[in-house]
Amino acid sequence: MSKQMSHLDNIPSTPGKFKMEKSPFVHNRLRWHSSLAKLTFWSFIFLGLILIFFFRSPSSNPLPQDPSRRSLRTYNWGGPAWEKRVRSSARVRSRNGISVLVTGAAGFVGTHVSTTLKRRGDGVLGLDNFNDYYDPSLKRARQALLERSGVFIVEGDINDSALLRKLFEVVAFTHVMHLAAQAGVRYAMENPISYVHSNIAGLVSLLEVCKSANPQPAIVWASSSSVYGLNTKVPFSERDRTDQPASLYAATKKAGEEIAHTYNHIYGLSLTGLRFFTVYGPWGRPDMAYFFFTRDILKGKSIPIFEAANHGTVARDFTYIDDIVKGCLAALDTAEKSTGSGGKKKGPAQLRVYNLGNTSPVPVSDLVSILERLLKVGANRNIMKLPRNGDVQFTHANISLAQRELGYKPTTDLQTGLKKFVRWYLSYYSGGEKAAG
Ligand SMILES: O=C(O)[C@H]1O[C@H](OP(=O)(O)OP(=O)(O)OC[C@H]2O[C@@H](n3ccc(=O)[nH]c3=O)[C@H](O)[C@@H]2O)[C@H](O)[C@@H](O)[C@H]1O
Repeated sequence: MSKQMSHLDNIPSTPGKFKMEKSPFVHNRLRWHSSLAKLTFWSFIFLGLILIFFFRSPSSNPLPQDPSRRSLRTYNWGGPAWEKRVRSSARVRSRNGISVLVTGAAGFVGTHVSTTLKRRGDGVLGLDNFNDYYDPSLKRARQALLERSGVFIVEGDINDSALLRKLFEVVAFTHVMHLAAQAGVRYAMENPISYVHSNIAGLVSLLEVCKSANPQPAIVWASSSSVYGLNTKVPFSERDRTDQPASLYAATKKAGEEIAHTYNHIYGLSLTGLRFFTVYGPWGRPDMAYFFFTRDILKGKSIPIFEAANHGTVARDFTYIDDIVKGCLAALDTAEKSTGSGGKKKGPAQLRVYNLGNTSPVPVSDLVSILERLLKVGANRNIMKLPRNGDVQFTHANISLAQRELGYKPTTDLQTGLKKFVRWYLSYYSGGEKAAG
């Protein structure tokens, strides 16, 4: 028996029990009771610590079924200092300004939209899970850029409802610019679940919180030109059929449009979907062709250029980021208020979908020629048959609806836009150490 044990055993719990200690049986019982009391005491302490941990720092459990690409991460958020940063970032600094929650703020479009909103005096709070679909250091660099312009990015997942609810508790957002998504057409065959997780479950999680918020925000979100799928009628108009998606990515974006209809119908949420057409520009996504073509041309690596059957041209309606940003801001500015409150619809609300394209498709081989001229390096072209992995042969936006209702008017052609991209690319990667993806 240890010294400590005998000492503890001799301490009476109540004065009345002390006398009975002489019987060995009673002595043993007392020891047993004492051990039990200690065990109970420490169990309570342990349980208490667990509870404190959970209540003080709520965290998400992102991507439980998606360990192949992303690490299972938890995000710490909450606390007075954190709330202060959230409030300050979302504070409106101009007359008639809006307060916007931008999801996917460390993404390509998210970064550009956030800085532009902030510059004109709107309140902007970012949300991003910094996943590693592509080089997270690029996302961190965008985050640093945003911080310099006064935009705080909360680290967290759109599937974390507790976090979303907390954000709406701290700030009465007037608008949500929902850009967080699993992008990329071809990657959907590698990691299909990540598309369902972000583009469907994540969207529903966000809309659930928005519908219960009081006031409900108006939501503008990123759909995709890929919803036109196998549609052959050009240019693509919002009235054309979108029930033949060619990739799971497209199918999840199309599902998003239907989900938007539901939340508009049941809860009176004001919802605007923007069908982006192959957006490119500085701070872009390294998984996109113009970006990795640039990298590989500079490295002297061969680049796969897809062509359709019978040497058919593959073309895209490449749209420059600044034009897209103007479209996003116009959508926010023309969005009507949601009509519901606290989860109840009070009347019909706005539901819109717009094409945001450039309206001048360019063959992928021409894109490569422009890059060759700008980089002053010849490309090592590897012409390949368009793989059956979700790519469509061409895209071409009819933008008359966006023109009419949003005043949307793209002004940057591919040559001019790529020039700006290449200038950014060379300066960003000039250190060499950051060689993309
Ligand atoms: O508008 C959209 O909604 C989508 O736009 C973008 O998809 P895409 O238009 O497919 O862009 P991107 O991959 O850059 O391929 C460009 C072209 O290069 C061709 N391409 C591609 C790869 C390759 O190795 N070779 C090739 O020729 C390829 O066949 C294509 O013709 C976004 O990634 C997507 O997230 C979504 O937002």
